[in-house]
Amino acid sequence: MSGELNRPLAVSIGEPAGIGPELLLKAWTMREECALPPFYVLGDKSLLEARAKRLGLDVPVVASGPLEAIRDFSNALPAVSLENVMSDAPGQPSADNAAAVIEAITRGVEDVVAGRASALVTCPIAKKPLYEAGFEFPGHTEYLGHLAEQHGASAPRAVMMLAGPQLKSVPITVHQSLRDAIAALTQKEIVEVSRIVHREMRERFGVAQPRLAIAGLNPHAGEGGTMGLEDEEIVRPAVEALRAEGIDAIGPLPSDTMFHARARENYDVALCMYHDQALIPVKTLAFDETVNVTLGLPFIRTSPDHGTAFDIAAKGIALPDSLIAAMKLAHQLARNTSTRMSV
Ligand SMILES: NC(=O)c1ccc[n+]([C@@H]2O[C@H](COP(=O)([O-])OP(=O)(O)OC[C@H]3O[C@@H](n4cnc5c(N)ncnc54)[C@H](O)[C@@H]3O)[C@@H](O)[C@H]2O)c1
Ligand SMILES: N[C@H](C(=O)O)[C@H](O)COP(=O)(O)O
Repeated sequence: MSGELNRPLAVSIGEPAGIGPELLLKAWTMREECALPPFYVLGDKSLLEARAKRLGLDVPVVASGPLEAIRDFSNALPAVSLENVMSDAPGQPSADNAAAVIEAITRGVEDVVAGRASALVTCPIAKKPLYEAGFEFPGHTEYLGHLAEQHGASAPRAVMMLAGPQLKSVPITVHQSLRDAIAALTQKEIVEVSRIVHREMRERFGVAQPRLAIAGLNPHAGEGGTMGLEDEEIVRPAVEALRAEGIDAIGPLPSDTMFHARARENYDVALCMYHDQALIPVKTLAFDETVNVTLGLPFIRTSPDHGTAFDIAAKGIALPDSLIAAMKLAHQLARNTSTRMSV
């Protein structure tokens, strides 16, 4: 199925104490100049109204539903209410909001899987208050993998990609301490994630022959085994296995020199061994335009690349650019590919 133009985007409100509500209000005011697809917010209408009032933003919010959102969107910000409540306390995250924060994500996936929405866009969550409330997943990415499985997908593998205008970058290990990430790194992991990235670069991003650049783990990619053995024992065999399958992969590349402009001309996506190796270059190159995309799932999810920014919550200075880029990319990917699961 293609051409998801007759469905809105579902957007989860994220952490209410952060900048998510402000960004949603601002994005709605910019809907025409940015040619945004219609979207609705899974989140509390009164909280959005209270945030608009605090910020002096003239944004009418209307109680809506996925099926009414396209009709409502031109005149007001459509909000689909949650069963759980959230409090309006900018800069003060609380585990008391966790049930509502999680419900928004869960309901968004339900809407996309049922075909009521074309794709899911998530506003940032703060992990710590969710963990305090018993949330068992490190972040959205892992939780979305779990939800896909609950909805019938067979062994889904959620892969994080940060997609910016100059760089696409994927961490093989994600929300782990550096010590745990190194211990978890295997040839199998690198190969499995790379296969998903290769497939989705073709199917979702329309790159006919994706070129993958695989980063080394250690300084100088191990300097021939003198600065750590992982590059020769884990990364290089993974690259060779990928090449044997016909995937255009190079590496292990020294990660200090693979992200400069000329080096980036040689590949379409970088695969990195740990979270910050992947995310530092892409966020540094384009913090305001980069989008977090989840690959490997039978539905599309995007998110801004930044977090909850408690330091500027409700101050009126948060930039909606990355959220807007996330909405546009979700819409584009939904038009390119089927997002409905057969369950
Ligand atoms: N997609 C997500 O859910 C997601 C992504 C990243 C971080 N987080 C979470 O966010 C929380 C805070 O993380 P952090 O402080 O490392 O990163 P952050 O991105 O929230 O903030 C880093 C800096 O960038 C600024 N900033 C962020 N977004 C901005 C925007 N739209 N406009 C202007 N300035 C902006 C902040 O004010 C801060 O100075 C953590 O709990 C983290 O887990 C969530
Ligand atoms: N690792 C992400 C980042 O630093 O930008 C962030 O934690 C969001 O991850 P999820 O999309 O899995 O919540």
